[in-house]
Amino acid sequence: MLSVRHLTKTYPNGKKGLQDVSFTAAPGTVTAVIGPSGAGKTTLLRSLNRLITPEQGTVTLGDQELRGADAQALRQARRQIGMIFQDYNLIEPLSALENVLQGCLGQKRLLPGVLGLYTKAETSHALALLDEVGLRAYAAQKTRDLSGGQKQRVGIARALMQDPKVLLCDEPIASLDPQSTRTVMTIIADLAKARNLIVVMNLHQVGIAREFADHIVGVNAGRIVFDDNAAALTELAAAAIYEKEATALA
Ligand SMILES: Nc1ncnc2c1ncn2[C@@H]1O[C@H](COP(=O)(O)OP(=O)(O)OP(=O)(O)O)[C@@H](O)[C@H]1O
Repeated sequence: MLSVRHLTKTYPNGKKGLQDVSFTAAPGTVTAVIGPSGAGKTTLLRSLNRLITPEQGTVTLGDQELRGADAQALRQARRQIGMIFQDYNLIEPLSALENVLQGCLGQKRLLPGVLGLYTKAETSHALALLDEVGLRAYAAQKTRDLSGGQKQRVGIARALMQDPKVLLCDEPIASLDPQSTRTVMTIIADLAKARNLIVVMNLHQVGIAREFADHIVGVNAGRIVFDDNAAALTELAAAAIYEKEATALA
């Protein structure tokens, strides 16, 4: 279980990114974080692997608390947390396979990692992951020549290379067309179930969140304003999450 309790983040300029945010995300489920622009979705996601350090609260994965963890404990915890990004963060001149192999760099000794020397076991693991996301035939292709949806699938395979317990997805479909969006969301939702992964993703599309997520957290002005099963997100409830933006801006 990933458990977030009373997280509060204030930026140096005094802006409140998060205010007393609490929720839990369970293994085998997809939690979508939705809310208007500036609501705090990115701040929340980045607080989960401490790319951002909130000044108060706890983030607990299993029996490890991350917000106050020392450097070594944080390094160990981060090995269990994979991440995928809106703009994929791939190394474009490298092949799909080489990009996926990058996912095990955190576990390798420095020299073989720097030299790009991978074991047979690592290479076959990476190929199996490309197969899992439907890209086995593209293993040797440079990622710059892949479509957006294919790039994101390489990003997913790279994240899985570290055998994570948690997959954090920062706007994973924001750059994709509708068809690739459905492919990528189906892969992520299926992986969550098949691998018992805790998936937390920021999304802008409410319809996609309702269709593919199990659990929805609505954020507005740094606070949780909705926390329930996806089926409970009626149009009225969704409008309320976003409506506050209009009120706040008025
Ligand atoms: N580095 C920063 N310094 C100061 N304020 C920040 C910083 N990053 C974010 N903020 C502020 O914190 C609040 C939450 O921002 P955040 O980026 O988490 O929102 P978001 O929901 O991800 O928005 P979007 O959907 O537009 O990406 C906003 O008011 C934003 O202006």
